[in-house]
Amino acid sequence: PRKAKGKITGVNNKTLPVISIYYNRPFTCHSCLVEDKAAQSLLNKMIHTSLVNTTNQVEVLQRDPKSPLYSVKTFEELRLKDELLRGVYDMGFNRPSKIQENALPMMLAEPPQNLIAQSQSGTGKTAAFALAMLSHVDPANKWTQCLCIAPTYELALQTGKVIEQMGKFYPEVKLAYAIRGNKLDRGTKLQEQIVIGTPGTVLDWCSKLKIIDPKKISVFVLDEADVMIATQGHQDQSIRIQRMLPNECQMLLFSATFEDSVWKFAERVVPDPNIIKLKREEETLDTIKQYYVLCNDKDEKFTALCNIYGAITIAQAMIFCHTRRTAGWLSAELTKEGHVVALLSGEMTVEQRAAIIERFREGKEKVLVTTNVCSRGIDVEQVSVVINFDLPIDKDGNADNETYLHRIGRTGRFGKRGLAVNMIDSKHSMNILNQIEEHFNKKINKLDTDDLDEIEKISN
Ligand SMILES: Nc1ncnc2c1ncn2[C@@H]1O[C@H](COP(=O)(O)OP(=O)(O)OP(=O)(O)O)[C@@H](O)[C@H]1O
Repeated sequence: PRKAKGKITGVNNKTLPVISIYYNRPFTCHSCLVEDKAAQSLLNKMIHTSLVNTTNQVEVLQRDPKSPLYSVKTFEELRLKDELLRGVYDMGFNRPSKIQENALPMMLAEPPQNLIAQSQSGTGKTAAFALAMLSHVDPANKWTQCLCIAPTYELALQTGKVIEQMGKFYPEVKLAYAIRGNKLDRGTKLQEQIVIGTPGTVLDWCSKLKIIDPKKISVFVLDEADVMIATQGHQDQSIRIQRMLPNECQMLLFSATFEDSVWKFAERVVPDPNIIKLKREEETLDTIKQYYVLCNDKDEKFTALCNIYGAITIAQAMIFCHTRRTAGWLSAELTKEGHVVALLSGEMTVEQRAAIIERFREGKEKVLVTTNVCSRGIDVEQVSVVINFDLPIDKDGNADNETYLHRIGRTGRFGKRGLAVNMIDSKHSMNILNQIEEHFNKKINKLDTDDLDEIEKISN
């Protein structure tokens, strides 16, 4: 890793250098390596500078179904400490997000309730548990009372920043980072009321080094459970930490996704939980017009692309390539043609990617050329056209339907009609296209890109 500017306050007011987030390896989709999952999650956090707009329904499963369902529409209703309410408003939050409406009353209830919450990135989970921890702390007590674990150093820093921001007007509450590089002597008695860190270091601080007394923890938060379980070691460490906590400690677990493995892990860590799930919006292809273009090679695909651009007005387009090399080549060719192009590619740092996505979102570039893996989490409303310069395939070379839906699903949002064009240059890619048609039970029509009238028609 390379060093970046900036300092964070560590324990006992020592400062820690902030190591920049740097990944040498490219993202590689879902079959991805653990670091890629964490990096993707970090990228999502960095690009979600505001709440994700969601119309999804929240599903609440209460531990005690007889107790009345309590949800809030304002932060005032939560009767937060003034210092915290000021922090919330200072962050620009006017009202609780969907997940916060239900999760916050549960998390702040007396007696404390355990919670498992699942909702996609950017829906306000981090802000919710940050507020819960800050609310539960007794600043007069100079020992650690709330413990939060995150899967990586960078994710821990990111969450810590939210807690620091929210607690800005509550300076009596102090935060320490239990992350690599923050070395403390055995037996040091930590005074910070909140500790955020990675499982290994937190475990050391609780057991070997006796820096935190786990028996005095009243809130335990496990963030990004889906990323956490990707590493067996982290899973075991998390469970070992949880076992040291007192029975009455409130356990909170958050995850963006909820496949079986996450659920099994969650059940081991959180006894008698309330459960909140934000149902995923069903993405459909109904509002998207899909076409394919037959070409012989990549140069012909490029010509077809230029013809489409020449014939229709495109607000913003995303173009997907299979490899970084093709993406690089294509963006250079498009630039030669006078297009203002952004290239999102696997060898960039997470910060660089976040900056490019932000510029694209602001409309500074009209075309974004990217490989698959960089694009998850990007949610740009004004994208009207998606071009699959290469069709998405899985590691076995078959159609990757989920990725296809993800890619083109972003064009037809909010009832607007979107356009998706697939470039076919071989028998194999035709075969992939047929698999996609079959999977979604939807015919994809052929488009003749030499016929400008025909292209104009599809954009109407
Ligand atoms: N009630 C709110 N009103 C306005 N903005 C909010 C609110 N809650 C959170 N946000 C903002 O929305 C963005 C996403 O929130 P947050 O990071 O808490 O979501 P998340 O579900 O934890 O997502 P991720 O898993 O990506 O971290 C942040 O920029 C946060 O500041």
